[in-house]
Amino acid sequence: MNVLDGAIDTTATTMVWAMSAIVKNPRVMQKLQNEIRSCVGRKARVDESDITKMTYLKMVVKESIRLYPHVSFLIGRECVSHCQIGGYDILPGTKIMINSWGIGRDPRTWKESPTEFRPERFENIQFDFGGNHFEMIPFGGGRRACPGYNLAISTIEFMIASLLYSFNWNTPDGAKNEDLDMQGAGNKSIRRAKPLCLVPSKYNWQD
Ligand code: HEM
Repeated sequence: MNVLDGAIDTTATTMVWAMSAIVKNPRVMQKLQNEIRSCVGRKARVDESDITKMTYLKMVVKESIRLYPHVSFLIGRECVSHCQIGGYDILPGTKIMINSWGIGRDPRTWKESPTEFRPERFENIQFDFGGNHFEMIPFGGGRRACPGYNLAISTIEFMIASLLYSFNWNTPDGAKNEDLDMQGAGNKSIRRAKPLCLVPSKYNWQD
């Protein structure tokens, strides 16, 4: 039950944030759709094997999770032996909360416009979600890191590729995509404050 709980809501919410970020940034959406449609070619659906060729898609997913990690505070830790972090003495028994949201937006690490959605920043950064790159740790790290991160990332990449291959997406009622509200709600886990409502229009791959 815990695995189901930890797997479904996290993946769905991360997916909603990723679609929000993509639609709000038409330049990114266009570039991503060009990549997806050229990798998939002329057929009705995306195959899993197409995803390996989509380098920009992987950057978009990383950038979206950097800015909008669903789990903003990791599972709390208790310090077992005296250590120093950033000049602070941490005594045994101290409860530690790790702010994954803040780490992903830290201007000391993410020097170029840290709060902007710019997937291209990952062109020059070696990064995977395994918990060994502490510049961002949306799946945690160490022994209690998320064991489902590979499944989560493959699911999200596949869903985004499929949604953007088959449809073009816009905000409803003629509103500008750029004006999409990105307000979050929650503290330990963050979801959209307002539900995401988008209008799909079918892309005809046979044209
Ligand atoms: C985007 C989707 C997901 C996100 C953002 C996410 C995030 C996390 C985070 C932050 C933790 C705590 C890590 C730590 O404190 O160091 C965690 C733990 C966990 N996750 Fe995920 N997760 C996702 C998907 C999944 C999936 C798909 C599964 C299973 C199929 C899963 C199973 C678990 C389990 C069992 C734990 C507890 C591990 C432990 O306490 O030893 N998660 N996840």
